[in-house]
Amino acid sequence: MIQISDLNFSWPGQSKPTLIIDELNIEKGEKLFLHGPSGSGKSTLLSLLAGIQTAQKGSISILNENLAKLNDAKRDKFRADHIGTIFQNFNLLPYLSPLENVMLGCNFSRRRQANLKTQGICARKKACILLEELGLDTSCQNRAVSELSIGQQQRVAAARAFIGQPELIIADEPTSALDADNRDIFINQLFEQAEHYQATIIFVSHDKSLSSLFDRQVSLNGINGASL
Ligand SMILES: Nc1ncnc2c1ncn2[C@@H]1O[C@H](COP(=O)(O)OP(=O)(O)OP(=O)(O)O)[C@@H](O)[C@H]1O
Repeated sequence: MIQISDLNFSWPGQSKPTLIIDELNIEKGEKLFLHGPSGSGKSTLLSLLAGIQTAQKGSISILNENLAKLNDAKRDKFRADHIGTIFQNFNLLPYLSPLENVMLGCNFSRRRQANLKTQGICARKKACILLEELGLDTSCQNRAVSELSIGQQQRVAAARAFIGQPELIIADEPTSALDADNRDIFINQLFEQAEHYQATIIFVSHDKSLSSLFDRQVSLNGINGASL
């Protein structure tokens, strides 16, 4: 599903590489836990996988597509079609309802819209179902996003990532604001969604106690350019 080889990435102006990865392969349906000290390059790796940044050297292939060979527009399309993202601050649009925020997940992807069509369901109905499955009470679905708790906003962000069945879900510290009980419930809900259609999950967290929940853990060491 994902092959990384000979990767070397430096942010502009930095004398040492931020990230060096000789080889990392991730299987379809795998749930990967990515950790490492602050500044070791976890978010940088996620932005490379999402095609937001491109490496100076080496390659990242997702679904047999070498991201470095795509131009910016094609990389944007690839991301919209195949990658759902959940960020620490969720990036929800405050002037849209939770339902509308979830539907946005497939607004920019004909492929994700077609996946819904194949299931015989419209985006609004699917957004409702996902929010319910992820534990957001129906009474909250049409309220202003700004009135939702952090945990509720997190469920909206997760539903937006999953709508239209993208093959890869990238989650950057999505549970850092939750207590232990809600954190475990949320991770189990993520896994249920992912297992439902064999999505691959890459999950970044500082909380190493979570690692045992995942199929595999990968650590970036963060010294003089994080390497594997
Ligand atoms: N946009 C940027 N421009 C320049 N340098 C950056 C940029 N983003 C990150 N860096 C640098 O890259 C290194 C890795 O940062 P990154 O955010 O990927 O680490 P991280 O492991 O996710 O950290 P944390 O756990 O604190 O979130 C840091 O030294 C950081 O200063």
